[in-house]
This record gives sequence, C-alpha cells and structure tokens, in this order.
Amino acid sequence: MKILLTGVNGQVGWELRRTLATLGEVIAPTRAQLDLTDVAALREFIHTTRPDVIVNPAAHTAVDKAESEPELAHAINTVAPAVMAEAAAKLGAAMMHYSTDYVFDGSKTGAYVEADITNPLGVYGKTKLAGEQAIIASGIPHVILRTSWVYSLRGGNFLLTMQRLFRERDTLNVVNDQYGAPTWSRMISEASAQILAQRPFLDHNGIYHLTSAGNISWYDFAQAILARTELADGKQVSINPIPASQYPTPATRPVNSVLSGEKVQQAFGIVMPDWEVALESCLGR
Ligand SMILES: NC(=O)C1=CN([C@@H]2O[C@H](COP(=O)(O)OP(=O)(O)OC[C@H]3O[C@@H](n4cnc5c(N)ncnc54)[C@H](OP(=O)(O)O)[C@@H]3O)[C@@H](O)[C@H]2O)C=CC1
Ligand SMILES: Cc1cn([C@H]2C[C@H](O)[C@@H](COP(=O)(O)OP(=O)(O)O[C@H]3O[C@@H](C)C(=O)[C@@H](O)[C@H]3O)O2)c(=O)[nH]c1=O
Repeated sequence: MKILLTGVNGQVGWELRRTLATLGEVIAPTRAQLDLTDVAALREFIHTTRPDVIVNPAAHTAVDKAESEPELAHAINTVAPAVMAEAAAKLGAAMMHYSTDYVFDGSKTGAYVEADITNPLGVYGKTKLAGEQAIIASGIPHVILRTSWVYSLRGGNFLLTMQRLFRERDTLNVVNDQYGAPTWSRMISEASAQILAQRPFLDHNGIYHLTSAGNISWYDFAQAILARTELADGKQVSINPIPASQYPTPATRPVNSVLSGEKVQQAFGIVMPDWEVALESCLGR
C-alpha cells in the first residue's frame, strides 16, 4: 500500500509516520515541501505520487486564531481535503481524514454519536465540518475519524501549555464547565493503523468517533497534569476552577463535546483506553 501522509510534523502526523510504516510505503511531505493552500501543487503532488490512500491529519488547529483568519482556516480545513478527495477519485484512491468534537455545539446531554446533528460554534469547527462534507460528497472510499482534546509531548497542546504555566506561575484559573475526553496522539495513530490494516477497511466507509474513554473538564485535566508533573524545588501551584464566562476567548467552545466510541468498536474492534491510563503512559509513568 502506498500512503500519502500530510501534517507529518503535527501531533498526530508525527505518530502516524511511524505506525503507518508497518503498512507500506509512506510519502510524507512537510509544509515546506507541499503547502496545502497551493491547490495546483497539491493536485500535481497527488497525481505524480499516485497513492492508494491519502491520510490527512494536517489542519489549521489554532481555534482562536481561526476566528480572525477564516480564509486560511477554510483553505486548509475545507479546500485542501476537497482537492485531495477530488484527486483521489481520479486515481481510485481512498482517504483517511481527521475531524473534531468542535463540529458539535455541546447542547446534548450525554455522549455524541456520529449521526447527531452538527452545529459548530466557531470558524475552526465550521471549516472542519465543511472538510468532512466535501470528502463525503466526492463519493470516494473514506474513513473520517473525529477525535478530541489531542495532546502529546510535542507541538502545541493543553498538556504542554499547563506544564509551562506551572513553571511560570503560582496560581492558574482553568475552565470547569466544558467537558470532553483528552486523547493522546499516539493512541489515535495506533487506532488509525489498525483500521487501515483491516482489508478492506473501506467496507466501513463513514465517520467514526475516536477518543479516550471517560470524560472530564479542562480543570480536571489540568489537575491530573499537575499531579503528574515534577516541579523544581518542590514548587507548589494552585488551580482555581472557573466558569468559561470568566475566561473570554475569541472562539466559543462547546460545553459538552464527549464522543461515543461505540461505532468504531463495532466496526473495527477498537477500544480506546481511559483518558487517565493514556495520560500516565504518555508521561511515562
Ligand atoms: N489538536 C487537537 O486538540 C485536535 C485535533 N483534531 C484534528 O486532528 C488532526 C490532527 O491534529 P494535530 O496533529 O493536533 O494538529 P497539529 O496542529 O499538531 O498539526 C497540524 C499539521 O498540519 C500542518 N499544516 C498546517 N497548515 C498546513 C499547510 N498550509 N500546508 C501543509 N501543512 C500544513 C502543520 O504543519 P507545520 O508543522 O509546518 O505547522 C502540522 O504539521 C486535525 O485534523 C485536527 O483538526 C481533532 C480534535 C482535537
Ligand atoms: C491556557 C488556559 C486555557 N483555559 C481554557 C480555555 C478553553 O476553554 C480550554 C482549552 O483551551 P485550549 O486553547 O488549550 O484548547 P482548544 O484550542 O480549545 O483545544 C481544541 O483544539 C482543537 C484543535 C480541537 O479540535 C478540540 O478538540 C480541542 O482540543 O481551556 C483556561 O481555562 N485556562 C488557561 O490557563
């Protein structure tokens, strides 16, 4: 299998480069080698490399920044996957794509299933949803994995932001009324490889939710990180729970973005670990 992998320097792409290597040849251009906003270059790259599967974790993931640069978010999150799907259709190739819990508005009580109505609150979620829709509309064989609250020991994410703030400050305020499931990028990449290895995985065309099991608030996540972070000279940090209304941000986040993992378990036999078990593994404990 020949795989074209995007976003190789991102949290998920970095892990995918290793896990997908067991499945065949992986071609993984960096942004410097292939800028996804250059539609002509993207088409040409796909046409020349002729992959069997395009795996696309690349995205504009800066949720607040997206509010002030909607055209760029649209180009990366909507147009690029649409162009990939169109080019894949010409080659008879398939696509594995990644999306987000932020396609939902958070008003549901309980975990979201794949068939639930979407209603993104911000530019990031809207452009990601449009990316999903473009892939589905293209008619190519596809698996779209919606995940949430991704962290790892590289890149930009809540875990590393908290660890930096623990070193810089004595007190932090963290939102305690938005719930979701923190998910380690390595778990996403391993599940992705497991899905791709199941031939023909495209018998199960569609959208799947893929997150850690369990759910917590950002405040709970911050406390869990603090409990597992060693600070110099026994430094003490205290975290105050606050409502989101006291932490104004350009983009509104959903209050509930917990995703049910039942469908991905039924289709592919994937059971994701509890968020706390995964956090322990990520931090090497
Ligand atoms: N992060 C999260 O909390 C969540 C992420 N997701 C989804 O999961 C997927 C993976 O996310 P994650 O790994 O965290 O994302 P990252 O932000 O860590 O990585 C995104 C990657 O996309 C690349 N990229 C961005 N713009 C371009 C461009 N114009 N041309 C080429 N490459 C580009 C970046 O390149 P460079 O390294 O050069 O910047 C980076 O490698 C995304 O689809 C995201 O929407 C879903 C839920 C939660
Ligand atoms: C840094 C910080 C954030 N927060 C709040 C703001 C927000 O409500 C919440 C999370 O903030 P962040 O900006 O780190 O995370 P955010 O950018 O919202 O993360 C999202 O990224 C995209 C890509 C996704 O797809 C989502 O699943 C989700 O992971 O924590 C605090 O309350 N205190 C703080 O000190």
